[in-house]
Amino acid sequence: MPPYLLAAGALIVFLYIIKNRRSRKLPPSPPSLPLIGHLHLIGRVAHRSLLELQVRYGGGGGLLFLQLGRRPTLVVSTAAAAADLFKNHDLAFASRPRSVGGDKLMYECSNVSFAPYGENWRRGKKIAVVHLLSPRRVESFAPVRAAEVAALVARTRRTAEAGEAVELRELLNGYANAVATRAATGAAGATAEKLKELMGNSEPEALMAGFQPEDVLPDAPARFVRWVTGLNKKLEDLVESWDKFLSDIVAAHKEKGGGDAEEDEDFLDVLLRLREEGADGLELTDDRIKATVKDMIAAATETSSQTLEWTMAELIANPRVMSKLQGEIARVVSADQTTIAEPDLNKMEYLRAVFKEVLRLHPPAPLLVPHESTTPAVVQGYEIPAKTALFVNVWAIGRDPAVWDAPDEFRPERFVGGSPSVDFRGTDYQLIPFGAGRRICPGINFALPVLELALVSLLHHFEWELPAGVGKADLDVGEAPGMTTPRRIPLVLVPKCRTLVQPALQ
Ligand code: HEM
Repeated sequence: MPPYLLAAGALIVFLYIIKNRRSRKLPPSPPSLPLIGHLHLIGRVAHRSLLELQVRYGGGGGLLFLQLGRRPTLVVSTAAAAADLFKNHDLAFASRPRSVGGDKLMYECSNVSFAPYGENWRRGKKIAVVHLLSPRRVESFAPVRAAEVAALVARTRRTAEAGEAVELRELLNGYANAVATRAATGAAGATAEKLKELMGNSEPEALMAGFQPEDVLPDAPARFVRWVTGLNKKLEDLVESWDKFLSDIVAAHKEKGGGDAEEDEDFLDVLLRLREEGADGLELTDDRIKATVKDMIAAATETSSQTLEWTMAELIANPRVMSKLQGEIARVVSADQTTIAEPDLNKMEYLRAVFKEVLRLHPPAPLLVPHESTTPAVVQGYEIPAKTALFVNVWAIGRDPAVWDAPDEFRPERFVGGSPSVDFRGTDYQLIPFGAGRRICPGINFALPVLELALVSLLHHFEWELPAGVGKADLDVGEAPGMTTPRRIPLVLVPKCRTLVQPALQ
């Protein structure tokens, strides 16, 4: 084709795109640059940058429209805008943007978290809700939680007796990971250690978080950049190690065969049994089973351990809240009691309020997991095109001054009393650390006893202090960048034994 025809064709396409963009009514947007759009405006901690942009450029409707490289993106930053979105447009935005990392690390996105909206996601999610994370199944893992919390207390006691300080992140991550791993695969000992090593590898975060070559470049040059920078190789290596690990566990489960009583099954047993039974129309291939198991472990570990780390930091920074919570625990658990009975957790109203307040201020997924629209939608009168990514800034929503009194203060009392009190299960849009609507987290019932049992045990058995020379002012450190938001600097505290007895290790 002659070059002048090519040039004319390109010009027509360009003018068409410009015309379409101009004629469409989009939400407010900051000035942008060619090619990268607004990418340069996003700092290392994305949810903070997005709130700053909202304050500076967004209108009163809590919406902002950004062009992040090639990706049109809608950002929702207020409780009112989130309520409108989840009540009226949930279906339109129920998909996920595809990513190279998600495709490779999660077997073509055949896990629940990254699956595009459609029949496979619907059936996979149903399996998660009905078979893996139902209240009855969660209850069946009580012995796993009891054993792992006993190990957590034993580890802490050794540190306390040696008069040493402990890095909470490592301790809590080990605990959360052990519970998730045992529930998902039954693995303990060496297998669990290997899994911890794979999880501890920070590469998946680095390879999937932040902006990727595909965000700016068309597919072919993006692949070239991945190849030249070694990103591809790192990703392939990681995929291979994970796959070998998961394949070995699946093989071991197949060899063992089914036949466990249902209450003794781990997730992998359940998935293999459902395959035998012809589960709900979803073809449970080995890859899908591996993706599901990996999804559950990944979704359960960082979220829970980060929440616990932030909780301990807030309690140390707020001694009034710490002593009130210790008082509540002392009223329910007698001083010589070695283990905490899970039903007793339901008697601790303030405990639940503390976790709500921590998740309001420090949601582990501050922008949820990105959604994507599958159809055009008119939101607050703005015309949002199909294939627009959606970030719901739950970190900003938790601090929205229109709905929260003194939003930056750590005050669990705001959740005590009140009828009905604000909950985090996806219907009170000012508090949605687990998301809302179709994509809401199915793991809330799994997460709560894991969090509550650990915190109550750590406060029942130990007093906690800052190491010598560290002041409360040093606790305010902000978040590290990434898809989840651990503290930028790990929390280090000194435990002192309050009880002499050691809970039985199982
Ligand atoms: C403190 C603990 C947790 C928090 C704060 C949390 C938060 C979230 C959030 C924000 C999402 C995304 C919602 C959205 O995109 O709209 C999500 C999705 C998900 N979570 Fe959790 N989560 C936690 C624990 C767990 C646990 C323990 C499990 C499983 C054992 C789990 C499994 C999942 C799955 C499978 C999804 C994907 C749902 C979908 O795409 O439909 N999560 N979680």
